[in-house]
Amino acid sequence: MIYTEKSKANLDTFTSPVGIAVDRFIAKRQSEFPHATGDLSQLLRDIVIASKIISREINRAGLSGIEGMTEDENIQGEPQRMLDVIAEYRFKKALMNGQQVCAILSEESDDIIETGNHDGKYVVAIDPLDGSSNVDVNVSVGTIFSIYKRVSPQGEPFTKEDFLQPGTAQVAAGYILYGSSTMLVYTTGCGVNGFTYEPSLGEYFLSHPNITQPEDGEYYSVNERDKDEFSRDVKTYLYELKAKKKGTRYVGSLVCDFHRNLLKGGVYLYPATEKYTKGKLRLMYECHALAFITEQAKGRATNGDIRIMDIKPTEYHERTPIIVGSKGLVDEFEDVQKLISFKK
Ligand SMILES: O=P(O)(O)OC[C@H]1O[C@](O)(COP(=O)(O)O)[C@@H](O)[C@@H]1O
Ligand SMILES: [Mg+2]
Ligand SMILES: [Mg+2]
Repeated sequence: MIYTEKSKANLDTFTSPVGIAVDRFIAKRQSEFPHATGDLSQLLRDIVIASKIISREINRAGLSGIEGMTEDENIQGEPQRMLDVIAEYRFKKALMNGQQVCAILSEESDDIIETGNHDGKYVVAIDPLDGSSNVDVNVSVGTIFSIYKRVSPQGEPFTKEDFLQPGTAQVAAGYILYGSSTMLVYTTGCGVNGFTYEPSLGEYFLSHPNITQPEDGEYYSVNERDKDEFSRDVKTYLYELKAKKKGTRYVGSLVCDFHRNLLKGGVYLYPATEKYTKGKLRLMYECHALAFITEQAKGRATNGDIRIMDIKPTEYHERTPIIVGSKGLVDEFEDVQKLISFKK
């Protein structure tokens, strides 16, 4: 067991020492809930298994020729990359074999994927490969997932209502970052923990216990390509951030930008633009999950009007504007809005 100064100091604040394997961590957390059945734990393990395979595929993508495009487009009209399809296939297989999930909503499939497990208690919404435009250039990419308890009776086919639930109904959410190291970060509503993958041992170990997002940060992440199209609120807010000498960091992989801001402080924005009148990012398999994580880490997430977690979707692949990150920086956006509406 590796005890750093930090973990020695915080020994009494968290129940699991740095370095505990993710399987043990999941089991320990489950044991803290006397009525837990183990189904959610098993589902989390299924996601962990698939992510290990994808991490290997991504690491050697340049050698195995699985970089590059397919001839297909997804429902968003975006060209599908080989790795988008492979990542979806791996998660689908793992969740089907795991038998905890009755249906899957994926960015890469127009319709809901039925797993055939009618007894499955959960549904999963997943962005199998986030930031896929960065795969070919060896920049970090990710996977984002949200887990909901179904509202329809077990034993029967899933219903639309099983998916169209507000973010507050999530039982767990997380992401995997395939970067200089592969990391899993997730929450089940009791704080946020990060695990680093050790490929030679084939295991994730707790490396970032009880993540808390700093109240403020030095960076903001936004694609300024469309800045002339942003609303007055957003333009004024960006002007304020620049005036305060905040720097920009924009990788173009949401998981990557989000992760940096989660650990170091900062804010990520994808506002509405002329092309994306409702923002580009998808509510159910990008924004709900990251909003749950950021709130559990004391950050905030809004669509500019309401809390992302309170939005109840009406469509599977619906988009939303998003401003997510350090509490102080999101509060500042709302202060700008109040000022503008006051001046009107
Ligand atoms: O190129 P843009 O318009 O800035 O968009 C980049 C954003 O789009 C995304 O790539 C969308 O996600 P996918 O790659 O999963 O489609 C985000 O990861 C990223 O933050
Ligand atoms: Mg994405
Ligand atoms: Mg994607």
